Amino acid sequence: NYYPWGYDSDNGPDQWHKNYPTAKGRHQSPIEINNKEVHYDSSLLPWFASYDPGAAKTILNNGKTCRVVFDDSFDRSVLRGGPLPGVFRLRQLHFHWGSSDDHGSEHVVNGVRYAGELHMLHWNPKYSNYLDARRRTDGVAVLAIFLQVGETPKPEMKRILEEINAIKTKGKEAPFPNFDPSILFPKSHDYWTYHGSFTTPPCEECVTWIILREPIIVSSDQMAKLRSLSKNAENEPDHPLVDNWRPTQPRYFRMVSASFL
Ligand SMILES: Clc1ccc(Cc2nnn[n-]2)cc1
Ligand SMILES: [Zn+2]
Repeated sequence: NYYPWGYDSDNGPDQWHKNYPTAKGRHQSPIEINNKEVHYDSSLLPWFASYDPGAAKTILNNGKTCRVVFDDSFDRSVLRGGPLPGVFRLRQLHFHWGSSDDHGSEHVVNGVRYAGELHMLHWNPKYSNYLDARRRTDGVAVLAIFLQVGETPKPEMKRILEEINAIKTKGKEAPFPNFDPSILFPKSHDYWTYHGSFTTPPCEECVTWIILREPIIVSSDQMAKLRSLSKNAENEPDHPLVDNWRPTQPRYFRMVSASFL
């Protein structure tokens, strides 16, 4: 009897491996990033995003996160440089967040959990499509940006959070035209990179992670807005969509490289 994975005690991260054995692999994400284990790599190139605002299509509540999807039918919005072997197409962005401001990110930096984490998911067009790319170790690149609660929130977050009212419950979708997600980038492009996986089932180990060192500032009200989403559909009992983050996984024999000293 099929029981969908989730983040609750009976279907959460500790159970995923029963239906998705890769979840117990040696290259899982997220991980802890600790300065003493990071290796500065002077050969790492800067990364560049060339996003077309016209590629933005819709914003959606899929019951597990708030996701914005983009037209990825050609090299329209791409990420390149950094650790990447070529251009990767932007397919969607989504968030992970907690039930309160003191946790919610997936990656943890020197013991610090942020209130949330924004993921911009890209795939390698050398493969015929996204599903094929997910089966390849160099198939996917996720640019991750930490969300930190502060007094002077980044105004560019407003657009996404204003749309939340239109997608309160699972399955709700709204048009989301003319949006260039690079406006969400922090000043510094400094990053860590390592090889890992999707942080949700099937947890394929196909992700080159590019994690920005500088968080973006959001307000506590904006985080509350994300927490006002529901994981249930409109006509079902209300369950707040919160704590959609996977705990950190063993790093095993993986190197985390830094683009900065
Ligand atoms: Cl929409 C969506 C897609 C993927 C994930 C899980 C994930 N894997 N890598 N980054 N996020 C969560 C929500
Ligand atoms: Zn994610």
